[in-house]
Amino acid sequence: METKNKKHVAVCGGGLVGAMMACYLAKRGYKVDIYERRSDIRLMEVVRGRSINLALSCRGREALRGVGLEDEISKNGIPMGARMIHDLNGQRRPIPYGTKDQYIMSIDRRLLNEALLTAAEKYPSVRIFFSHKLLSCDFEKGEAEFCNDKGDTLRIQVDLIIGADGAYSALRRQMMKLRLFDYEQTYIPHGYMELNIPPNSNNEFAMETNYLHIWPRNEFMMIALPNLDKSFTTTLFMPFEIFEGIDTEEKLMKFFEERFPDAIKLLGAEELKKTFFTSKALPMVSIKCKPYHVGGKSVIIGDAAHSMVPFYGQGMNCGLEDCIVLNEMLEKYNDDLAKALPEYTKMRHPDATAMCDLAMYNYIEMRSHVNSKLFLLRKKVDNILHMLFPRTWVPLYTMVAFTRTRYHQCISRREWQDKIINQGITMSTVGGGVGLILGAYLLHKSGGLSPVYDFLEDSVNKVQGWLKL
Ligand SMILES: Cc1cc2nc3c(=O)[nH]c(=O)nc-3n(C[C@H](O)[C@H](O)[C@H](O)COP(=O)(O)OP(=O)(O)OC[C@H]3O[C@@H](n4cnc5c(N)ncnc54)[C@H](O)[C@@H]3O)c2cc1C
Ligand SMILES: Cc1cnn(-c2ccc(OCc3ccccc3)c(C(=O)O)c2)c1-c1ccc(Cl)c(F)c1
Repeated sequence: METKNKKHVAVCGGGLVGAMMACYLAKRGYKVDIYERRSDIRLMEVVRGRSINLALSCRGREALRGVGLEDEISKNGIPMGARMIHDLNGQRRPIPYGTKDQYIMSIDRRLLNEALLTAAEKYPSVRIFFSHKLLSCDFEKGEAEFCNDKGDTLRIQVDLIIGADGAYSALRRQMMKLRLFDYEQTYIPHGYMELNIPPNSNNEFAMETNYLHIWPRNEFMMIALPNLDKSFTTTLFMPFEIFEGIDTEEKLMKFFEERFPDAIKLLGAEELKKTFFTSKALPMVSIKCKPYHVGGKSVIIGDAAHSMVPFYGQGMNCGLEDCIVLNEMLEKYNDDLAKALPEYTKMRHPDATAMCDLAMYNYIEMRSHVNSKLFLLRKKVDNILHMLFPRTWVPLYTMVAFTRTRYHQCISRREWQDKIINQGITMSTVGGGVGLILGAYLLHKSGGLSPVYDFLEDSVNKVQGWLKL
């Protein structure tokens, strides 16, 4: 593609979204210079960072497809066709995501980032400047200033400055100086820590492979995603104050024996102790801002524009989908940035903020209401209703992870579904008054809630059996 009449773009940030956007722009014939603060991760022994693996779903896969990378990335991904719910007594229950072609993929973050950088670099019009950190920019002049690892500064002038520099974006900080720029951020009281479930003594996966393993314990949650080396990257989410309160090995073991007894053997007690006391629980922040653009001169994408808590596994998928949408706007307005960028904000802001809200909603929902029994029940009811009314009842997670339904439309459908459920519950409450009295009787007789759940779950299982779910 000729680059003579095309734009010269600086992409700040060579992470997942910046490298992906560089591919889309190079495909359009743009001259693209990526400025990445870190050194080339492809040359590094160890890459420190956030999650080691990530769940890739439909939106991210479609972005990869758009630059011809889906097959290459998918062949190194591990499909997860169901959640595997671990309950307190160590029982594991699978709940399929849907049909056999509805699966999310566990992808190695470093592998994905390296593949995207290498793909971008293959375009003759792309250059990557590693160890170059964005310091400031002048939106009017289209100028940006970087410093390299020797402390030298570099000033450039381009047609477009794209900020793909993550949740703590320097480019967004520059935008925050401008009038009419809205910004909000929320740190949640939970932190996360990554643990590791190694292969078993036969060098096989220690748990069922093609599953997203979830230990829902209300305010404590843990998940595990499989890796190609037959380990599972396991993420423990819990309040910082609980992390800080576990300051001895005895307290750590007591905590796991009470909350995640089946995980002790999988993690290995000694390895668990070693990792727990040599790692730091990391923060999670939700960031929303508007607009994403400055005139026809600059735009922010990915976590720089919308950072979300990771309780829906959509942050990267959303950022990669940003690249599809921005590319569509450039196509629609024939690369007229003064038109394409404002339209990008108009199109993308409602969806990205909806996903931030949904991720936060899910965090609050799971933290307060969701233990393994309720997780199972809700997902089974979802699957039964979808089986019965496939076109009207699409589980929210299905819409988010397995379709490109605009995120804000997923939310409006959820509200409609909640209304239906609540009306259903209201109606059945009239008839179900008897059920309540029966439930209270069961409670009284058994002294516990579980018979009611078991009764509910048995009924749901029976319906599932009839529907061959
Ligand atoms: C625990 C956890 C689990 C997650 N799990 C999932 C998941 O399962 N699925 C999912 O879709 N998402 C997940 N996410 C979210 C996902 O990690 C992010 O949404 C994604 O990494 C955003 O990509 P990005 O390129 O916008 O930002 P980043 O990945 O943060 O990349 C930003 C890049 O910019 C560079 N940079 C920063 N500042 C500068 C500067 N001043 N100048 C130049 N370069 C700079 C950085 O070095 C980095 O390379 C998870 C996040 C966390 C924390
Ligand atoms: C990494 C990743 C990829 N997808 N998901 C995910 C998220 C939410 C889900 O359900 C919402 C819900 C469950 C139960 C009740 C209400 C809503 C489901 C599901 O349905 O399987 C899967 C995660 C994830 C990330 C962090 C935690 Cl803590 C977690 F549990 C899972």
